[in-house]
Amino acid sequence: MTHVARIDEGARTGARRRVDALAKPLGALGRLEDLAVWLAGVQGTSAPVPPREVSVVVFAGDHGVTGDGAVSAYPRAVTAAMVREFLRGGAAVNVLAGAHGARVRVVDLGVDDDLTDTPPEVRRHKVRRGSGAIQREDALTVDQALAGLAAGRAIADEEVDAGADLLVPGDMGIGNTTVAATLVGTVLGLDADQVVGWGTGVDDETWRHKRDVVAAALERARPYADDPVALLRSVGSADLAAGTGFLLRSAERGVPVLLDGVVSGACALLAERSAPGAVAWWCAGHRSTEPAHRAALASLGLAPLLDLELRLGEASGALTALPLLRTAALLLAGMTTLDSVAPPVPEQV
Ligand SMILES: O=C(O)c1ccc[n+]([C@@H]2O[C@H](COP(=O)([O-])O)[C@@H](O)[C@H]2O)c1
Ligand SMILES: Cc1cc2nc[nH]c2cc1C
Repeated sequence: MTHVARIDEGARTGARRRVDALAKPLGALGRLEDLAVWLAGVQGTSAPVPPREVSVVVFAGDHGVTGDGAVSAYPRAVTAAMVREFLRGGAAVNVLAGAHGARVRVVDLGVDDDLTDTPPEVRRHKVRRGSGAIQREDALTVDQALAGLAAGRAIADEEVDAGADLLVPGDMGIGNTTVAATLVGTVLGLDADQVVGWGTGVDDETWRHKRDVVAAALERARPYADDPVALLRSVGSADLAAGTGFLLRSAERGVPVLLDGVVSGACALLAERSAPGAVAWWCAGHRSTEPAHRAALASLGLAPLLDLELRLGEASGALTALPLLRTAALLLAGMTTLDSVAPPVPEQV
């Protein structure tokens, strides 16, 4: 059972009042105004501060769905190679985190490589190597799905206990857009054509195969549409289970999250289904080119901050949006009020 923390409605009301009183026409800062009010609600103060301790967690795993004919433009071995690169510091997530003052943690939940050359910390939460081929078999056992969820919760706790005031989930895993599309399609009752995208940039023939794979996986998953744990077992993966647990724990601990692309969108959909109201703690950093991401955000009622046609994952969209969140807080804190600079607006006749 997840007990979702309450958003501070008083803080939201106070922030909205302050936003409306600032030295600008009413509503002129557009969605930055809503963002400042959201921050107030999740920080529990009508005077929110820019998030300072931003913790990015990249959940990594491989997917058995890549085994029977390509569903991705890249081979499975890229997952482990990118995990090593995240640790070396040359990936997009490293550059963006460095630019915007965020800490990056990489966690292997299911990479198909023992990664024994990486620090034990990276492998501490490993559930298994790879996952089942979801078009014909379960991705995980129930115990593995539960272990992934528990790992995500534990990781959120570790980050929050270390002082994080904003959590950012990222993902790395060749084939994971096939899994995310299947989860979103199942939960929302959509067909494969409506959720399958181009992922890393597949060609048309690979797209058609990917669509058939998702259609078969959707068939297997339909009976579990209302059961997030069974969904993760049948068509999920350990890394997506961990992403889901991470989001559930954020809502329990009352710590805000800046979501990234289609994988964190799929996890958010599952987490919201298992803990209605949790979505109040999450902000959509961006919308990727994946149709399943669009569908997930629409269903969650989340308007993305950015729509830059990104399709990288690894928290890159969320981190690109991070300065907007800080900007919103700075405007609210730093601007003076209209009544201090101008006489009261005359009554309209
Ligand atoms: O974030 C997204 O929406 C997104 C869209 C397309 C691709 N990706 C990334 O690319 C990988 C999955 O793509 P694919 O084609 O192998 O399923 C995985 O590592 C994701 O992080 C991510
Ligand atoms: C190179 C590469 C980097 C990535 N980062 C996240 N997903 C990725 C997929 C590929 C293929």
